[in-house]
Amino acid sequence: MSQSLHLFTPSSSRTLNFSAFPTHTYSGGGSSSKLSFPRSSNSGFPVTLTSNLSIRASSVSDLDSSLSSAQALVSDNGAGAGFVVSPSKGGVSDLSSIEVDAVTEAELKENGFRSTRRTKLICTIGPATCGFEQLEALAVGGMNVARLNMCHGTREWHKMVIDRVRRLNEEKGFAVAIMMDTEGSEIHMGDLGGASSAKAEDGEIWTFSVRAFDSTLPEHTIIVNYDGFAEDVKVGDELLVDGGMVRFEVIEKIGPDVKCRCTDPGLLLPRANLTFWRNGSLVRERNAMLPTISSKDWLDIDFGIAEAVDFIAISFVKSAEVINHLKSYIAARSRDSDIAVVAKIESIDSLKNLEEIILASDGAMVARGDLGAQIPLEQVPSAQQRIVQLCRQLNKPVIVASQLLESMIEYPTPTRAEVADVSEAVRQRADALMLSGESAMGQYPEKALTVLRSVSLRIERWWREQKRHEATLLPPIGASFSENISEEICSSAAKMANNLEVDALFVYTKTGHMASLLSRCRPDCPIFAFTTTPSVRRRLNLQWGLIPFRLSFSDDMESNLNKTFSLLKARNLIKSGDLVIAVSDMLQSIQVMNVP
Ligand SMILES: Nc1ncnc2c1ncn2[C@@H]1O[C@H](COP(=O)(O)OP(=O)(O)OP(=O)(O)O)[C@@H](O)[C@H]1O
Ligand SMILES: CC(=O)C(=O)O
Ligand SMILES: [K+]
Ligand SMILES: [Mg+2]
Repeated sequence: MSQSLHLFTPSSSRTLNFSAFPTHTYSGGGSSSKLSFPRSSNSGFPVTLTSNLSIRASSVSDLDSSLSSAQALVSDNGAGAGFVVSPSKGGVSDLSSIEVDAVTEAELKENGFRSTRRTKLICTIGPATCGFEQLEALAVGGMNVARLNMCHGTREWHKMVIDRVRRLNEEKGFAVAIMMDTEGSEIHMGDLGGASSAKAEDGEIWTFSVRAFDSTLPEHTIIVNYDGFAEDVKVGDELLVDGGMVRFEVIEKIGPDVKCRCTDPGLLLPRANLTFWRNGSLVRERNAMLPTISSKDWLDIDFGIAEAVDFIAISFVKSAEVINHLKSYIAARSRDSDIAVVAKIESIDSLKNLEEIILASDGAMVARGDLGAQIPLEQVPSAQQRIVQLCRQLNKPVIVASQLLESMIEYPTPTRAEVADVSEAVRQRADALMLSGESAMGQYPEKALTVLRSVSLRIERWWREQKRHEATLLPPIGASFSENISEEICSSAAKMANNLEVDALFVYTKTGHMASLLSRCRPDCPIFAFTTTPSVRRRLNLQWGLIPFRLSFSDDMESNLNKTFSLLKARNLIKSGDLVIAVSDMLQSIQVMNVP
C-alpha cells in the first residue's frame, strides 16, 4: 500500500508569499477513496489526498505553457542549486551502503523505532574526558556533540581532542560532531597558578590584580585578564565570581591591586567569569565596549575553520551584526562553508536583541551560567522558556546549558531538583542538553550523561503517552513560495504521522533543511534523515528527533525508498509492515506506505 501526494511547482526563484496566494486549483483523477488532508490554519491551502493518485496543486502561473513538465517536476526547494544527480555518483553502487552511527543502530535494534531518544546531548570535554577511551565511553553513552571551550587549554590540546573524536568516528562508526566555544572578551580570572581550584573562606582577604607575575602566584591572589579592572571598580562594589558562586566586597584599591573581602565563600575555578555590581546593578559600561570576538577568538576561529569543526558557538553575543560578520568570514575561508554558528545567549544585550540574533544564527544556546550573573536568577527560567520557544518558531536548534547536574561534579547521583530541571528542558522540547563541568572536570562524567539520557527518554515517553501535541503556533518562515511549500509538506507530514501513528518519518535531504523543518514539528515518531554529505549528517546530530543517516540517493523517490528499505531491513533496523511517511526535498511530495 502506498499513497502519495505530490506538489508540482516550478523551480523558479520567484518570491511568492504562500499564504497570500489564493488561486490554487486542484485537479485529480477519478479515484473513489479520498482522505481529507489536515488544513493548515495559516496557509489557505486545502488539499485532498487521494488513494494511488498524484494530486496537482497548481497555481495559475504553474500552468504557464512555457514550462516543460520536466521543469515543473523538480524543485530546488529554495535551497540554492537544484539537486542534480550524475548517473555515476547517484548510481546503484553508491546506494549499496548506508551509514548510521553505531550507538543509534544498537538502540534502534534493541528498542525499536519509537523509543529512540529525541533530545540530543552535548558534553564539554576537559581533563576528565579527553582520553580516547573516555571519549568512546561518552559516545557509547549517547554524546551527540563534543564541546571544546576555548577558555581553557591550548590549541594543541584541543587539536588532540578533535583528532581523537575524528578517529572514534572513523574507526568505531560514531558521528559525534564538534562544537568550538569561543572565550569571548568578558572579564575573567586567570589560571590559579596551576591549581585546579582554590577555596575562598568567609572573611578572607584576597587580592585581584592585573599584574603579570612571572614567578609563583602569591597566596590569596587572583589574576584578572582585563587591564582596566583596578581603574573601573570602586570601593564598596560587589565582585561576583561565576555569577555569584563566590562573592567578594571591594575594600581597598592599591595601584594595580584590588583588595577584596570574601562575603560568600566557595570554590574558585580557573578562568572563572567576573562581574561587578554597584548599588544592586550590574556594572556593564566596560563590557559594552569590549569586542564580542577578541583577537584571540579570531585565532581560535581560524583554528576551528582549519580543523573543520561542525559548530562554532560565540560567547556573549550582543547583536546580529557579529554573527553576520562571522558567517561571512567563515564562508570566505572554508571551502564548503558548512560550519554552523551558534549564538550564546548569556548577556542582557543578547536578550534585548534576541530575535535578530537568533534569526542571524544557525542555532542558539541558553548559557545559563553567565546569563544568571547578568540578570536576577529568578528571571533565568522565563528567559530560557522564551529563548527555546523563539528558536523553535524560527526553526533554529536550541541548547539548554549549565548546571543541569552540577552536583554530579562531586557526587554520583543528581539532586531531585536537578532531575526536575533536566525534565523541564526536555518538556520544553529543547533540541539539546549540555554538560559543562560535569563532563569536563567532574568525577562522574559517564554517570551524568546516563542521567541526561534516562531522564530525556522518560519525559519524552511520558509526553507521548499523554498525547500532548502542544499547540505551539509555528509561523511560516520561508522567504519563497517553494520554501513555504516545504514547510507545509513537513507540518502536514508530521501531523499525519501523529494521527496515523506511523513508525517513522523518512526525509531525503541534501542540505538538511527539510529534516530540520520536520524536527521543528516535534512529531511523535522518530525522523530518519537521509543525507548525502557526512558534514550535514553530523550537523543534524544537534536537532531534536533526527536520526541522521548518510546515504547516496537519486532524484527517483521510488528507487530511493526501495533501496533504503532493503538496506535498513538487511541491518534489522526496520521490518516489513512498518508504517512510514516519506518526504524529500528533491521532489516535493508526501508518501505513506508500509515497508514491503
Ligand atoms: N579544556 C579544559 N581544560 C581544563 N578544564 C576545563 C576545560 N574545559 C572545561 N574545564 C573546566 O570545567 C569547568 C566548566 O566548564 P565550562 O567550559 O562548561 O565552563 P562554563 O563556565 O560553563 O563555560 P563558559 O566559560 O563558556 O561560560 C571550567 O570552569 C573548567 O574548570
Ligand atoms: C555555557 C556558558 O557559557 C554559560 O553558561 O555561561
Ligand atoms: K566559552
Ligand atoms: Mg558563559
